[in-house]
Amino acid sequence: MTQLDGGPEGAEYRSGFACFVGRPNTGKSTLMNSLVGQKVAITSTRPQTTRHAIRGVVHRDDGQLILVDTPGLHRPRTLLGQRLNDLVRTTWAEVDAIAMCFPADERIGPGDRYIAAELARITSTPRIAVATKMDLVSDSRLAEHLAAVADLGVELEIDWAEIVPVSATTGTQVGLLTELLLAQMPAGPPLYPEGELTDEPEEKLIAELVRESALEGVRDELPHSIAVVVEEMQPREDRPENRPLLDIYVNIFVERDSQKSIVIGRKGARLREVGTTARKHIERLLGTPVYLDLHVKVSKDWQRDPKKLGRLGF
Ligand SMILES: Nc1nc2c(ncn2[C@@H]2O[C@H](COP(=O)(O)OP(=O)(O)OP(=O)(O)O)[C@@H](O)[C@H]2O)c(=O)[nH]1
Repeated sequence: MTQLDGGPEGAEYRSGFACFVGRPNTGKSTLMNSLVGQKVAITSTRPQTTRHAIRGVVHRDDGQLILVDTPGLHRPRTLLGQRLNDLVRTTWAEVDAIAMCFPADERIGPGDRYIAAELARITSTPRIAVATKMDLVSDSRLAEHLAAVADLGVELEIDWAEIVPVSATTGTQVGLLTELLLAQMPAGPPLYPEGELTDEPEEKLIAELVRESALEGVRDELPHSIAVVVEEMQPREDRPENRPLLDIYVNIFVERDSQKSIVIGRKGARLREVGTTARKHIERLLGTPVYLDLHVKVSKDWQRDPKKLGRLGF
C-alpha cells in the first residue's frame, strides 16, 4: 500500500481505532457524530441510549480514525448490564486510544470515578481526557474543571496523554481533538475505503433509528425496555427502475403489555408517528424510498433472559 502524503511535512499516515467512554449523558454520541460529520449513533437527552458499538470513520489527508462508540459502563444489575460491561472492556482492549468524556457543566462525581478507576487498569492504551460541553460554562469554571480532571488522573494514576476541552454543539476544538486522537494511532495505511462512514450493518443502524423514534416522548415511561430488530429488508418487486421501494419489516420488543399500549398509542396514533419519523431518517440514511412496517411485540423480561438477549443481538 502506498504511503499517502498530507498534513505536516513528512508526517506519516496513521490509522486506527478510538472509543469514547464516560457515564451516561456526557456527550459521547454527539461528539462522535460531530467528529464524523454524519449521524451514525443516536443521541438523546436521556442516559443509556447507545447499546451497540457503532463505528464512524473520520477520513483525513494525514490519517484515518475509526470511532467505536460503546455503551456506558455501569454497576451491573441485570444480565444485560453484565453483557454491556463485558462489551465495553473488550472494546477498550482492542482500540488504539480511549477518550473519556467529562462534561464541563457538571462536577466530577462517583459515576465518573467508577469508570475512571476501571480505565486506570487499562495501562496499555493511551487515554485522553475530554472536557465536553465547554460552550455551557465560563472560562474560569472550565479552568477549574480541567484542573479537577488532571487531579483525578494523578489520584488514580491515569497518565492522561492529553486533556482537551471541546464543544460538539459549536464545533469548538473538535478538529483539534481529531488531531490529538490521530497522533495516538499507529502509522499504517487506511483501513477503510474513502467515503465509508460506518461499517455497521444497515440493519443495526435502521434498528437504532426506529428505537430512537419509539423512545421519543416516552423515555420516562420506557427507560430501557425497548429493543428493536429488523426482521426483513428487501426491494419491492415489480417496481420501475427509477422508482424503487425498499420494504423493511421491523419488530419493536417491549417487556410488558402496558408498555405495548404506550408505544402503540390511542388507536395506533403514536406508532404511526414513530413510523413516519423513523422512515424519514431511514430514507435519508439509505437514500432510497422506504416502506416501513412496524410491529410491537411483548417479550417478557427480555433484559434478564440470556436466550432473548441473544436473539435481540446483545
Ligand atoms: N450544550 C451542549 N450540549 C451537548 C454537547 N454535547 C452533547 N450535548 C447534549 O448532552 C446530551 C447528552 O448527549 P449524548 O451525546 O447523547 O451523550 P452520551 O454520553 O452519548 O449519552 P449515552 O448515550 O446515554 O451514554 C444531549 O442532550 C446533547 O444534546 C455540547 O457540546 N454542548
